[in-house]
Amino acid sequence: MPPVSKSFDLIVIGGGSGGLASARRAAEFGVKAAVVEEGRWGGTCVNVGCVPKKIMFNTAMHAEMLPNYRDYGFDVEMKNFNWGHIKSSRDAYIKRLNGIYDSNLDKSKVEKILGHATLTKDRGVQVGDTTYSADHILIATGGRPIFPDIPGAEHGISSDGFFELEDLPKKTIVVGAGYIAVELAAIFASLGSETSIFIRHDEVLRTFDTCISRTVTENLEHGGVKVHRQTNVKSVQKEANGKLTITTVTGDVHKDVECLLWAIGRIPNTDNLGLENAGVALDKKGNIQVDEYQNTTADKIYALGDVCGKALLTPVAIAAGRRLAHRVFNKESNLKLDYDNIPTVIFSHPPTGTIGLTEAEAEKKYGKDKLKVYTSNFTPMYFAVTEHKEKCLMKLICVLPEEKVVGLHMVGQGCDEMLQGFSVAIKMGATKKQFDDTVAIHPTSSEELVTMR
Ligand SMILES: Cc1cc2nc3c(=O)[nH]c(=O)nc-3n(C[C@H](O)[C@H](O)[C@H](O)COP(=O)(O)OP(=O)(O)OC[C@H]3O[C@@H](n4cnc5c(N)ncnc54)[C@H](O)[C@@H]3O)c2cc1C
Ligand SMILES: NC(=O)C1=CN([C@@H]2O[C@H](COP(=O)(O)OP(=O)(O)OC[C@H]3O[C@@H](n4cnc5c(N)ncnc54)[C@H](OP(=O)(O)O)[C@@H]3O)[C@@H](O)[C@H]2O)C=CC1
Ligand SMILES: N[C@@H](CCC(=O)N[C@@H](CSSC[C@H](NC(=O)CC[C@H](N)C(=O)O)C(=O)NCC(=O)O)C(=O)NCC(=O)O)C(=O)O
Repeated sequence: MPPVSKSFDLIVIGGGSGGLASARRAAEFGVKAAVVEEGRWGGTCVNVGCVPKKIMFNTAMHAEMLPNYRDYGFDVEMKNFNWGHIKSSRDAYIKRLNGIYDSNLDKSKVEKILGHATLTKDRGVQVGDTTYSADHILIATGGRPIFPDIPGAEHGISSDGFFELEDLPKKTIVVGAGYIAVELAAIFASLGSETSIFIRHDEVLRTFDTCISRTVTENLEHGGVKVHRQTNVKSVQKEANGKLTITTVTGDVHKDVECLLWAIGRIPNTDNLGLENAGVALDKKGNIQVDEYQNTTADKIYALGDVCGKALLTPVAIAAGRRLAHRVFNKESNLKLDYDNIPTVIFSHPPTGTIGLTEAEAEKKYGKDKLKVYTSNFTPMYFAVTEHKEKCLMKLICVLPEEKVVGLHMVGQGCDEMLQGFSVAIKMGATKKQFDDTVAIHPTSSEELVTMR
């Protein structure tokens, strides 16, 4: 190992959501901290995740609302959608954020180290020719998209490539059935690409409550996405004209595809990290193995966020990172993130919000006879005068006898913004009666949640 050039109290590997949040919080406690980043400040969320995705979600929402303007009396004429326009404003916004994150590190007095970090024997962190040392090391290296092992897979793109597209493809196939497949397929279709989604089973989001899987799959179809069920890709061929021919396992051939997007999951960034040098073990799935306090198998080396493979969400990485800083550097020795009841939104069209147990999970845990399930299915008032109608579906799962609310699942306009407040109540252990004791706000969609019978 080259001689140690500089020592810190804390070195964080990875300047994404979890790493930045942890380093900056630690610095607030007077800790001498550094962050090593090999790409752009902000990590997945800021550069190729939540932030640019939300801008594209908003863009698609505008596209979907345009036809309703006439029903509201506005004489608007739809002409063109300019993908290049939104891409360049989006890129500029993200560049601005990269700069803000960079200067936030300076303001917090966190040292910035650019390059690829590897752990050495003797607890060093090597970046290029320089080796640093630290009493505490945090690994927050995130993950990256998976490509399948089939001929021609490299002709497809991942969600990273989605954000590089210079034009809206005329014909798109999205493969996958999770968050990213659902969100990006709906964006493509709303903006006018002829879009198909290939799923291995019959519904998307299979691990969610059945009301969500069913409704989101139906909504994709209503939104113009062609859902190909029980479909697996066998091979991909790039033609002389640059377009793709995709052959499925059952022999179906799809020609003239301009964009094939793989959204079949992500893997943790654990390779070329020198984990073996430091005694940091992986779990059976290849994620970094941590206990409930984010301790790895090596003393004073921690890991959190996507690289641990549990609840791959920005607020989870941030929350775990901040709690870790409080525990290690501010003597809050029992502080840890509670991974139960994490609310999450899928930015489908319309959006989906969910927290807690699915009905199937609740049945398994408590027994069917101990549950009371409430549902509501209505047309939000936004659609009162529009030709296009869209439903909102809500489900509350309660455990008898006091009817504690253990699951809330909803799909519909505004559900993304509705969920956070109700999550507070559920996290506090609220009962259905306490929901009902709260006076409704009328006319809103959220009032349904306190008036269900
Ligand atoms: C398309 C998409 C949309 C998403 N939308 C949402 C959403 O709406 N809401 C939500 O909550 N979550 C969303 N997510 C998930 C969210 O982005 C991640 O959960 C979050 O970014 C994880 O944070 P992290 O700190 O664990 O890792 P990351 O943010 O991935 O940061 C890891 C950083 O480590 C760096 N790195 C890796 N290895 C090294 C090394 N050896 N040396 C130096 N640097 C290294 C990487 O360059 C990267 O910057 C989305 C993800 C994707 C892909
Ligand atoms: N709004 C948000 O908060 C967002 C969060 N994220 C986070 O990022 C994570 C990763 O997202 P994503 O990449 O969508 O991964 P997910 O794990 O959510 O979904 C991938 C899905 O693709 C299907 N799949 C797996 N392998 C194959 C295959 N070989 N061929 C076809 N389909 C396959 C599986 O569904 P099946 O078994 O049914 O086939 C699987 O569930 C998410 O889990 C989420 O935590 C990402 C985007 C948005
Ligand atoms: N909820 C608001 C988000 C507003 C927001 O936080 N915007 C960010 C871009 S999302 S940037 C992506 C993400 N940020 C967040 O998730 C926001 C965190 C929340 N505000 C908190 O402090 O807990 C992240 O990776 N954070 C790591 C970290 O901050 O340490 C921004 O402008 N930041 C510039 C600034 O703050 O000056 C919205 O959706 O409009």
